[in-house]
Amino acid sequence: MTNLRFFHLHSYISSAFSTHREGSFSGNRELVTLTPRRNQCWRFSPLKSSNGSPLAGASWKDDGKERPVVKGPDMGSQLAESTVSITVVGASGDLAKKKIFPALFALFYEDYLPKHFTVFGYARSKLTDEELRDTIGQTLTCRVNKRENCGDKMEQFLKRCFYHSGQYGSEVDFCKLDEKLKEKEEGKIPNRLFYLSIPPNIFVDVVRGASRSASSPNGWTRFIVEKPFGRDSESSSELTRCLKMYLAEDQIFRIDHYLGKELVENLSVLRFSNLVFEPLWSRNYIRNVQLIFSEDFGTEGRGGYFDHYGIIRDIMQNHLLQILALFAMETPVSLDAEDIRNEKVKVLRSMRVLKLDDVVVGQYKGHTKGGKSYPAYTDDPTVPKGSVTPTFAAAALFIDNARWDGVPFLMKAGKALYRRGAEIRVQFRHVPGNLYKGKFGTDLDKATNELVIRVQPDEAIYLKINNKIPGLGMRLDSSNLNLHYSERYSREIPDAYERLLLDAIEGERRLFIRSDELDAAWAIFSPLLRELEEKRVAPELYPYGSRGPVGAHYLAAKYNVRWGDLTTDSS
Ligand SMILES: NC(=O)C1=CN([C@@H]2O[C@H](COP(=O)(O)OP(=O)(O)OC[C@H]3O[C@@H](n4cnc5c(N)ncnc54)[C@H](OP(=O)(O)O)[C@@H]3O)[C@@H](O)[C@H]2O)C=CC1
Ligand SMILES: O=C1O[C@H](COP(=O)(O)O)[C@@H](O)[C@H](O)[C@H]1O
Repeated sequence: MTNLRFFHLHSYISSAFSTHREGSFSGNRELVTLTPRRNQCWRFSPLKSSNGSPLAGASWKDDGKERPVVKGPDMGSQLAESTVSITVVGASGDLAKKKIFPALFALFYEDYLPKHFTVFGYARSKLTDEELRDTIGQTLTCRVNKRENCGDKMEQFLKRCFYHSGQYGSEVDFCKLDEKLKEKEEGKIPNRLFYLSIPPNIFVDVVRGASRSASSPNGWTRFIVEKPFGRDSESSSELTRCLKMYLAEDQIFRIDHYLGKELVENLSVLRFSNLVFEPLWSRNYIRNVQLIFSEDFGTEGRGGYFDHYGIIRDIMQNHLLQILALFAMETPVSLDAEDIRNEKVKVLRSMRVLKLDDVVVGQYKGHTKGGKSYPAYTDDPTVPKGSVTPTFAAAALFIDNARWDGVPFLMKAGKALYRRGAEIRVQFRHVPGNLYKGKFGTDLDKATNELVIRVQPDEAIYLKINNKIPGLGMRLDSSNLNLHYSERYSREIPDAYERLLLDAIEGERRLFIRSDELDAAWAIFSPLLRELEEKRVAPELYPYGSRGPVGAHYLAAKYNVRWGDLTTDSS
């Protein structure tokens, strides 16, 4: 049954009732619950998959090629061109300005957006279309800002950007948005993407309002949801439950922008398309794996948000854990989103629940260097005095499965450290019966191979090997086989948000997080987070701009590990 047939059926039903989207599908049969009309613009919108097909139906992808001809009694015959309306909810906010609008513009600049598209900003702030355009124009921090014709393209892009001021919990306001969207969609098949760039306490209000009052009647409707997805297992399940009152799982695109980073995407390519890595990818050859995130700035401006979450929820439970899952998963059946996510969830479910003994927490304190003063975390006026929220954490995690049994996966994440970076370090075992043992001195760890995947900045993949120093003698050193992206590739690396926005528009879910992955991720961290809070565990203080708390070294040493980022390697 086509969507259009549902649509006409609806015209009849909706004359007496409004529909509430708690429907479910059984084969092609649709169940719809009817509730009295509360709002004029409510309308029948069957629970559809995010590509606009009924859930049990076949998937139709807007690939920009063939368009079906749609016929209907009140539409006449027309070429069913589609259009995409992208509504950035929270358009006045930091993320929207810093990342989302620049990413949309970069996609437009590179001709990746569909021929017909409109961008809407939605927030409570009273702005005109022109004011939104000015803001977008001024915050153009995207990678194309120095390229040819950037000004012209920007002008074309801005003409397609509009603003609608509304309350987040108001269905009437979303109804008005719907009217504006329709006007811009000009009768084409409307596909609608809502990006929730707002604080999490209003996610559900917005989803309720937008799904009921501004869903596409006959195209797809998708919602990108930003983290945090709850604070622990319970709140995350509750959020999922509430979202699923209004949306089908495949309409929800839970974003973890680290999955959109070039080198994170490349992890699977590296593993599964090169013979040399996969055979080594297990406890037999790998001694430990390190996932390291550091920033050289504090929570400046985001202290209020951050204090409620802390670094474990902000970085470890999502970004680093997602990388770990991709790193450690078995070969998926295919590159299909569900096959990949099935393998990731198996890894997460095989992981040991994290214990306090395997964690070190820290918080940065004020520091003066070269005559410049750097604030302590608690100097931020939005941070409660005496806060024990960690701005640094190190943890040892384990995957209790056949491939990874006993291999420590060490994570380390911190703000206000000495440098900004994110990397994966794989330390291999010692060479058994090494003929050259005598040449390495007593520290065999220094002579083991290490594979480094530098996610950012200055993307690179390099492998530390032992090599003979040229000459007549026999002296060895540790040198790098190096793939340095800026030297190898002339192409710029797209921002993670570009890739993820494009995927959401195309209905590609591979890089978004499924609800069972999320549940499994929280199950690893929730007991620890509760214990840290209940016991008010005092973080170890470290100076702003330092290498973090000494406790992180003791934790690593407990598992015979040395953090790889603290040794000097030149690549
Ligand atoms: N900023 C970043 O770098 C990152 C942010 N995120 C996540 O993205 C989302 C958006 O982040 P960000 O842009 O920093 O958020 P902001 O705090 O800037 O909020 C976005 C907009 O939401 C509205 N808003 C803010 N607070 C409230 C409130 N208490 N009640 C109702 N509306 C409110 C404001 O718009 P108005 O008043 O006009 O309605 C604001 O402009 C959050 O979920 C955040 O966790 C994720 C990764 C990085
Ligand atoms: O999700 C978040 O990520 C940023 C770091 O992202 P990056 O792409 O710049 O590495 C972090 O600053 C922020 O606290 C966190 O919420």
